[in-house]
Amino acid sequence: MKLKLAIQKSGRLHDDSIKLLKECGIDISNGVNKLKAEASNFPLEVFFLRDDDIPQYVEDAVADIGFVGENVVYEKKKQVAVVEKLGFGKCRLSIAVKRGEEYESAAFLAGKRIATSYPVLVAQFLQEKKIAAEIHEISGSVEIAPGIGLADAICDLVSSGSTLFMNGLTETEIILQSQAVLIKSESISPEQQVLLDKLLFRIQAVKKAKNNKYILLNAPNNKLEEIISLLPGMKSPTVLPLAEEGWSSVHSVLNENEFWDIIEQLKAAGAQGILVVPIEKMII
Ligand SMILES: Nc1ncnc2c1ncn2[C@@H]1O[C@H](COP(=O)(O)OP(=O)(O)OP(=O)(O)O)[C@@H](O)[C@H]1O
Ligand SMILES: O=P(O)(O)OC[C@H]1O[C@H](OP(=O)(O)OP(=O)(O)O)[C@H](O)[C@@H]1O
Ligand SMILES: [Mg+2]
Repeated sequence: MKLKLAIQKSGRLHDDSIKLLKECGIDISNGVNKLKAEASNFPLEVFFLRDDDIPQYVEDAVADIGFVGENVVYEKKKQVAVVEKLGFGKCRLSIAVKRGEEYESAAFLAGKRIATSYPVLVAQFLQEKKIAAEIHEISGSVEIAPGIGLADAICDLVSSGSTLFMNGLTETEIILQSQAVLIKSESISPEQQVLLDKLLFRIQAVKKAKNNKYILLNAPNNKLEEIISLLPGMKSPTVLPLAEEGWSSVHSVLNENEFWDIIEQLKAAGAQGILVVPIEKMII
């Protein structure tokens, strides 16, 4: 019994998908042009597909699970369950118009022509805003459309914004925030669910570790109480005596979001020799 996973064959999500499996301790041997690979140390079979096709394969249970962008999942509207955000492939689906256009609200789009590869999501957005506009579907190079007179606005994926900039466009409205997610088939068997739970346990440990750092510091004993009060830790910080009398070594785990604030407070409270170390896996 194996779990069948669909990932992108090549493109924006391919490398990060393979990397995540590796970080989960799963090795797949992939010949350059192979469309299928088996993990050597986990009951997993990997199919390499076009990302647009992944929701369909999972709906049909040809693949049990898939790694794919939320943008594709919600555009394709297939019967699949979104199980876990994967933390990579982060981008947004946005409306953009020519730089210099007066876009004050979505009402700008009324009666206009919008070029996009996401007709379903754009239609949904227009319906919510009660705006009538024409959707012109194209499969790629969407950003060129206003410049060649094909459309008045576009709706496409943006991350750094450099593609928009280079094409003289400006982002005016975000219609969806997206990242890669794990989707699963609705007809997954109980035995396969056991395997999926094992994989999810590993993915969550990898994700948590990425959001946290291990921190070690030296503290004078008379400041210990204050320093400890600043540190969350998984339970409470570890405190060990240093060889030098009157000093201790304090170990803890800090979340990325609060990291710099706490480091500043620790320094102000008298902490010295602060070391910050990445965590590989984190199991709570
Ligand atoms: N600029 C970006 N930054 C981050 N993530 C992105 C970016 N562009 C796209 N993505 C995410 O990566 C996914 C795959 O993008 P890519 O451009 O490789 O797709 P594609 O050209 O449709 O590939 P395929 O050949 O598999 O159909 C997108 O659906 C989206 O979720
Ligand atoms: O805001 P940016 O960082 O410029 O990224 C946005 C661009 O990235 C994606 O295309 P990609 O480069 O993956 O090429 P593709 O259109 O051939 O898939 C997307 O379709 C945008 O065109
Ligand atoms: Mg595609």
